[in-house]
Amino acid sequence: IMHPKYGVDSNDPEHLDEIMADIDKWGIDIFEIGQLTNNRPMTTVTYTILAKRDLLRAFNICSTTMLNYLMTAEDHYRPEVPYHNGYHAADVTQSCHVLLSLPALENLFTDLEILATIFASCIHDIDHPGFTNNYFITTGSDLALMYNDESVLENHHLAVAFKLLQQTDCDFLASLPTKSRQILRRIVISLVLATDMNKHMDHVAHLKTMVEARKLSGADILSQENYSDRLLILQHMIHCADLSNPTKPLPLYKKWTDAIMEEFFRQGDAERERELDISPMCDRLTATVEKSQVGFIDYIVHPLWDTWAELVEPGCREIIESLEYNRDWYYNAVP
Ligand SMILES: COc1ccc(/C=N/OC[C@H](O)CN2C[C@@H](C)O[C@@H](C)C2)cc1OC1CCCC1
Ligand SMILES: [Mg+2]
Ligand SMILES: [Zn+2]
Repeated sequence: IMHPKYGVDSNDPEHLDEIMADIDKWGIDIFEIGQLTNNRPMTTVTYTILAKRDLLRAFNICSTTMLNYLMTAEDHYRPEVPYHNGYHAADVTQSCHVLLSLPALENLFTDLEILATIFASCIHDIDHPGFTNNYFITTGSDLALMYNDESVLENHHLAVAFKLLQQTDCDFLASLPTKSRQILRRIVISLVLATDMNKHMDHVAHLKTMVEARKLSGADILSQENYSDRLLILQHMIHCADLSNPTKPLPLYKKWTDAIMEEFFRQGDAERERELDISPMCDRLTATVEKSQVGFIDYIVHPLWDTWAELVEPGCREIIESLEYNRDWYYNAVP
């Protein structure tokens, strides 16, 4: 069967063609892709990337099964959640796709590692309820009970994503040899667990150590055959993509900020309602949006991207410049 060019139908195919021409570029408008595909940005972006990278052919993946899985997975993102929905999943997937193509990373990863990274990205927040790990832990939720308070949401995203493979005509990995399936599953698990913000400081420290060690040994940082270093780089990559909003063109970044703040404020509303302490930045009555973004960039996003930039230099220069421009814009917007 022939499928539509990007895997989904569009109300304006010519316009979609124009936008999707930028699929390899930082700053493509994910919101516009969603509007042109009846809210299917994740399926559209992921299918296009897999097809363009020839991964469907490389692993003999049937397009129909791939699209069945992607549509079902996208249906398991919650549209009522302001930020952690299918648009964010599409954004992280497309961002990883661009980072995977950085010149410094050329010929470093196997096709299986690339497939795993794109799969991990598109499902990394699946069925996100719009509240943080901390909320589920402090409210003694079943989810926290299930995962013993450890990376509660990230474990849930993984369990849901892999469970969906058992649905009829959704197992796009059926054609992979067992060994490949096991390797892919291991990589996907470690990448989604790496998106737990609580692991942030360890990641940055671990990658810094690796970059320093490589510099000292004089070896070219990115010519390693060793699997654990390649996995470390992919973990850092998906974490960078997950926290890439402040590095995107300002109009897009501001939309992401509005979305995350509404999600945080709804959590704050629930905490106020339940007479719990309201989490930081979650109180819509006292929030300082601009100041929070400056802090987020200075303490989390910039250090993370600086470490990444050192690894892949000079491939990240424009991204860092965009981040610094945006930081100054928010700094000057502080009332
Ligand atoms: C565009 O702005 C953002 C885009 C993504 C995110 C992603 N957040 O991570 C998802 C979870 O909630 C993890 N939280 C854990 C908590 C301890 O710390 C929070 C900073 C994260 C946050 C953004 O801004 C936030 C931070 C400063 C103002 C609101
Ligand atoms: Mg997440
Ligand atoms: Zn995410």
